[in-house]
Amino acid sequence: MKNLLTPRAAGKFIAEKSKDVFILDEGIKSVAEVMATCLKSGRYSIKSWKQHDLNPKKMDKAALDWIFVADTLNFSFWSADDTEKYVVKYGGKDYTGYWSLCAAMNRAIDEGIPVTDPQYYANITKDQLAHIFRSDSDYEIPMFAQRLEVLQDAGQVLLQQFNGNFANVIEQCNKSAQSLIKIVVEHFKSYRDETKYEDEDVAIYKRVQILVADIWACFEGEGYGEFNDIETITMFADYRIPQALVYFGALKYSDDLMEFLKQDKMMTSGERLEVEIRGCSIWATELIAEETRKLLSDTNITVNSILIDHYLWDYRREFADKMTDIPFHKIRCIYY
Ligand SMILES: Nc1nc2c(c(CN[C@H]3C=C[C@H](O)[C@@H]3O)cn2[C@@H]2O[C@H](COP(=O)(O)O)[C@@H](O)[C@H]2O)c(=O)[nH]1
Repeated sequence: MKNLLTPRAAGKFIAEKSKDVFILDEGIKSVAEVMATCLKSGRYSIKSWKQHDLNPKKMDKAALDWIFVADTLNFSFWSADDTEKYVVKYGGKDYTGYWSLCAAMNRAIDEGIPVTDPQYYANITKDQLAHIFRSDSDYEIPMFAQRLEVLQDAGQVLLQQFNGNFANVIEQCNKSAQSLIKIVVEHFKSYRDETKYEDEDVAIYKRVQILVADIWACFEGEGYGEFNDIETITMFADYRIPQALVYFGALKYSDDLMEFLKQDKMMTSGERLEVEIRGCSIWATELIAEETRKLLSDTNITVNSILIDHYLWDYRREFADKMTDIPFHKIRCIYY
């Protein structure tokens, strides 16, 4: 078995050697202060996950099945031009980005389409998925073909190896988040978000970690969501959190990198600049979590990278207009 650095160790390793992305202590401290205030006020907690309009509200098997499908497809929603976005109307609202995926899923469920049943999606046809993802704008969901492929594969693996039930995958992990990660990446190849940096094999594991985190948050650390090592989950290295970390001054890009990003050019999966952005985001969030724990050391408030990530992601969504001068790196891949 190759020596694969797990996300936290990978983040530290990349941050130590990074040439174009830098972690700034001042920024780490200021994000930690924001987080400590926010967590102390109770404005943000494990319960925040279910408060999102489109996320499941009940802690039941249907929610678990919904999360597995959502996180299997949870990648690459960005559009090159803000005026060319895939949009799904649901409940009288227009949803874009990640939320457009959730809106399309909920719209299908309301239409009686069993989109979260592996018996259905293991053999879902191109036309059936095209109907589910039909757009309410002039633009289609990005990477449709890849979504069809990863969804069918996930369904077939569940049927063949887990008796058609994701709860059986949870069963096998004995309440260990790290075991669940290993089982998922071993059996569901679309979750194998691994790459190389300075000749080391590094795991970033964005989607498998957000899968664990969404289950933990939805079930509030109980039942299917009970993990005795949840604090070992890192932030989810997508293309939005780096923007927020730069905005808060926790990350800084070199002039060359900033120049590259402002030219709106595509990056390729695995290239050094991409891995430095993702790895430094992981490590910066670990440092923020450590600093936040110090600030809350006289309380018993749960602090982990999941809650920091969710807060930053929601913040970036809410205040996107504040971050328009901070470009996000553009890649088309199935990992984030
Ligand atoms: N790091 C991180 N990345 C996240 C999420 C989520 C959704 N989680 C929500 C559900 C409950 C939580 O409270 C969150 O509100 C999606 N993504 C990623 O973002 C990108 C889409 O962004 P945009 O184009 O703006 O929609 C894409 O790569 C997608 O994979 C997260 O939480 N953390």
